[in-house]
Amino acid sequence: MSKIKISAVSYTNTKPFIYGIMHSAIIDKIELSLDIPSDCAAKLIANQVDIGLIPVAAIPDVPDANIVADYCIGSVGAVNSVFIFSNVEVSEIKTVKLDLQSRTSNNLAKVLLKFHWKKEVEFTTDAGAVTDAIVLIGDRTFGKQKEYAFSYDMGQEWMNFTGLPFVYAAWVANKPIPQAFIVEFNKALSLGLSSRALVLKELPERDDIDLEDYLLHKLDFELSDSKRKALDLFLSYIARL
Ligand SMILES: C=C(O[C@@H]1C=C(C(=O)O)C=C[C@H]1O)C(=O)O
Repeated sequence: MSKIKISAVSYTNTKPFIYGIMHSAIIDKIELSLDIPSDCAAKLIANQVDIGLIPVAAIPDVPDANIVADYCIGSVGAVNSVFIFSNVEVSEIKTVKLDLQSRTSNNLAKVLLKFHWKKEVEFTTDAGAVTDAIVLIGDRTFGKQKEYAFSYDMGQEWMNFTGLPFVYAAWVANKPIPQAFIVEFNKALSLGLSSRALVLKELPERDDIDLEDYLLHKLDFELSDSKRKALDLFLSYIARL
C-alpha cells in the first residue's frame, strides 16, 4: 500500500502529536511533512497530501473535507500563543496586520473585532505595513507580550464572547481514509498526548514561556462536543464577514 501523506504543523503545539506518531508503528505507513499552518492547508487543498492538521478556517476550501481524528489543537479559554498585540486599547484599533502563517486566527481576529468588539477596522497582509495592531500565532508569540502595551489572547476573548472553547486546527482528510488507519492514527495521537511529560524533557529549555503550562494546561487537544459546536459557530461567523 502506498503511504498516506500527512502535513502537520511545525510549531511546539504539535510536538505531542508528532511524538506519538514517531513512537508508533504507524510511522511506517506515513509520509510526514512539517509545515507552517497556512501551508498545511494549501497542501491539503491542492491534494499534495491526504491528511493535514489544518487551520479550521480553511475547511470550507478543502474538497470532500472530513475530520478524521478525535484530537485537535484547541483551548478552553486562554491559549497563550494566539494574540492580537497592540500599543493601543482594542477600542482604539483602526488597522490590523494579519499573520501570513495563519488562516484560523486571522479570521478569529476579524470575527472578534466585528461581532464581539463591534468595530470596523482595516486589515492588511502587507508584511511591511505599520498598523495599530498585529495578529501573531505560534512559537513566534513566546515572550512577545512584554513588547506591547496590550495583548489580547484570542482563545480567552472567544470564550468571553461565546462561552465556548475553541478549535484552531483539526486533522482533516480530502478523501476517504481506511477505517483501520484512522483507528491506529488516533491511538498514536493519544499516545503522544499521554507522553507530554517526556515531550517536555526533549524540548529545549526556554525562559520566555512556561512550556509545561502551555502543553498541559493552555492547549486542550480533545475534539469534544463543545469544541465541535464552537467550530460550527466560528465557521458560521466567518461566512458572515
Ligand atoms: C494555538 C495555535 O493554533 C494554531 C493556529 C492556526 C491558525 O491561526 O491558522 C493554525 C494552526 C495552529 O497551530 C497556535 O499556532 O499558536
